[in-house]
Amino acid sequence: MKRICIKIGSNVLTKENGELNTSRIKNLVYQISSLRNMGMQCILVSSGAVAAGRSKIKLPEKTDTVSARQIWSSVGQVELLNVYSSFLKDFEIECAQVLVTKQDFRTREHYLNMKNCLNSLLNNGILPIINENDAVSVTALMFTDNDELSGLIASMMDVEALYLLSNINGIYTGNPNDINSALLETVNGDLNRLKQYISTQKSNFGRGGMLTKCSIAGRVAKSGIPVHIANGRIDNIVLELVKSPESVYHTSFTPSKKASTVKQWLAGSDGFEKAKLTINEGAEEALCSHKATSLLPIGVINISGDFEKGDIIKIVGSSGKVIGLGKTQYNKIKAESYIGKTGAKPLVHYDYLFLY
Ligand SMILES: Nc1ncnc2c1ncn2[C@@H]1O[C@H](COP(=O)(O)OP(=O)(O)O)[C@@H](O)[C@H]1O
Ligand SMILES: N[C@@H](CCC(=O)OP(=O)(O)O)C(=O)O
Repeated sequence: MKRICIKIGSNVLTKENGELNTSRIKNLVYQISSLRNMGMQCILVSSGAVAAGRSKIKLPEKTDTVSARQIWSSVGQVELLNVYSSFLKDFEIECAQVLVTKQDFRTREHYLNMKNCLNSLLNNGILPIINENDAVSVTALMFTDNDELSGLIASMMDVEALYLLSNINGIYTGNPNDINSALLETVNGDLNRLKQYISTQKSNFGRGGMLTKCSIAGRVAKSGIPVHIANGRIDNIVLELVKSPESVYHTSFTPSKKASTVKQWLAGSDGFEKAKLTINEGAEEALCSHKATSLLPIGVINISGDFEKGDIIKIVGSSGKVIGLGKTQYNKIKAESYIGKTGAKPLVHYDYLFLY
């Protein structure tokens, strides 16, 4: 069965005054129902809880920002899911609320539990509606935004495509309001070229901005999943993108060869590393070549931080450039005893290595 993930931003789901835009949610639900009738499994990552709560609960001015976000998200999430489930009832679709934190992606065991939960829901015809658990995730524990969350979900669930629905047609080659800016139809891996186009300007209720959307889309595409950024304010946009993408304004990120599920998990593990390993030029050249190469301890020149067998480490080149993430085959003490020596087994096997 074809499986897709749709992420919808706060700005698509809310009106100018911050209230939920129920007619837009109704249309999204219609699209999901139609996609399911076409034989597709859908996973929805929906923002909008904070905006919905803010429009409902007026807080005293002295309320600190963390508490305000906690109150608004927990109140707004109820409202959000109520609206979804009432529209879904018309199509006889059950939905499930899945609230996650960044910590849930930290260990492979926990990651697999989450994956099992989503697979079980999908296999029973239930629509998972995922959001960050904003009530308990604060500062360092937060996702950059729900684009990051949807990227991790897309990789974890090995979807056929990820649709990021925002309040704009896609990525423009400059300020989107400038008539000289053109819409980029495809992005083929060169993310640095994109960065020059994107301003830090954000939409009213959004969190991350277009820059994070782009780097996440790039990373997901690198792991083998096509990503489409499109305008969620246009009715039936996902249906159109599925049926005839060439007729709809949007930006597509071309996928690289599909990575294994372990590599996809590693691709989303930035920030979870226990240590940083600096490698020499020869090792960097070997890892970045087209050949499948494991990291041998002889190529390591420095280890900062401590790690046990099975932990995630970040690999950097001698110039400081981040090369990738890997899962270690032995602990730091053993790794240090092998530095500079030949004949040791790989510290990170190629199958457990994700290269940027
Ligand atoms: N080059 C660009 N192309 C498209 N949008 C851009 C660009 N630079 C900045 N943006 C801004 O990014 C916004 C969308 O990002 P964001 O606010 O994170 O949306 P969402 O809430 O849907 O995640 C657009 O409304 C636009 O103002
Ligand atoms: N989890 C938050 C959304 C945070 C977020 O990333 O928002 P957006 O940039 O609009 O996708 C909420 O439900 O309000």
